[in-house]
Amino acid sequence: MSFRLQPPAPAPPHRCQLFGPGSRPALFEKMAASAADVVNLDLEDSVAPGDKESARRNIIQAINEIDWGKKTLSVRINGLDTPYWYRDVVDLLENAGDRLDQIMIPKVGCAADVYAVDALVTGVERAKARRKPISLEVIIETSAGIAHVEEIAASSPRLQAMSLGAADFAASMGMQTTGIGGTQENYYMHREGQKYWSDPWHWAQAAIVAACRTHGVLPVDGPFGDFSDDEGFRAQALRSATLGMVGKWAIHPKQVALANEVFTPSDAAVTEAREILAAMEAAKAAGQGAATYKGRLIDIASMRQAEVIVRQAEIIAGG
Ligand SMILES: C[C@@H](C(=O)SCCNC(=O)CCNC(=O)[C@H](O)C(C)(C)COP(=O)(O)OP(=O)(O)OC[C@H]1O[C@@H](n2cnc3c(N)ncnc32)[C@H](O)[C@@H]1OP(=O)(O)O)[C@H](O)C(=O)O
Ligand SMILES: [Mg+2]
Repeated sequence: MSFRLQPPAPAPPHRCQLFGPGSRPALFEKMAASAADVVNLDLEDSVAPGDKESARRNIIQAINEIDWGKKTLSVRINGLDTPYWYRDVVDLLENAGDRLDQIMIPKVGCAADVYAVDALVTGVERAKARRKPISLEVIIETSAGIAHVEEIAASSPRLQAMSLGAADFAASMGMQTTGIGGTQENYYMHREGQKYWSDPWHWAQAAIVAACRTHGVLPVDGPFGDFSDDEGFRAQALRSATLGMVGKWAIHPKQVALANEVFTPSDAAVTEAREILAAMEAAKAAGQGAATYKGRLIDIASMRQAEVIVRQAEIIAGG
């Protein structure tokens, strides 16, 4: 272990972030009643330019009037390259009550982007004497974002989560696809007449997980566009969970249960993790740092792995 310890990530459950356009207020009550841990009301790309102001008003009213239960309530503002973003922040913080938890910044390209929003948030919070500090989440969805992913993860103590936005990421990278996440037809290896599909999102996800885990931020997998493809969603989510991500977006309500299922450790996984911890406690009491569990090696590192799963289960049970 480095002398410089990695800070733990924040603890609220974060298995699923359900998105809905700010211009469709009829969806808000349904989002509040869903089983998603996080709700993202959108002012950015799902809202047409002519609807930006009314969407802002819809969202402020909904934050103040709807019972959001225990959900983390987040609003995605417009990008810093637009004329909308500063008014998004100011209007939200001046008019929405303390129920608002988080602001999501899209298309973050460098730490200074987060600094700018942090400074504006801090100014309005002080001016309005807001009691609850707003946290931030960012989307990595540009070539600049992934190139500067570590400085972004380290950019602000307000930063709580970081997502991969597959669609804008693909566009920014010049990738030949219109798919939003999942298997891409042309991304395969070829051997002896067979195609073996690979995962073009893997390296970006791994970079996000490493940056997030270094700086105590939650790594989250973004959207899977084909909401008719449950197995495709599940496979993508399982890969993300295996890599260390804590949750995934849902862009349709039918994806919520899928995400919750994948990012909740199964009873069998939790039981095995507890058995590994117990077996290692017994080994340590006998003066050994390594032991055998179900015919395989376990050692002190296995305890750390098992603790990850037990901790995830505890966070979800406590949420
Ligand atoms: C890709 C980049 C992104 O920005 S992704 C995030 C932004 N996008 C969104 O927020 C879109 C969210 N989803 C929707 O707007 C809709 O779900 C839809 C347009 C995809 C489909 O809507 P539709 O009404 O046609 O869907 P139905 O199947 O008819 O709905 C069934 C039922 O569910 C209710 N519903 C629909 N959507 C939602 C929702 N988001 N939340 C809650 N409930 C919802 C709907 O009203 C129906 O209800 P019922 O009538 O049965 O009562 C990213 O940045 C990147 O770059 O990658
Ligand atoms: Mg996007």
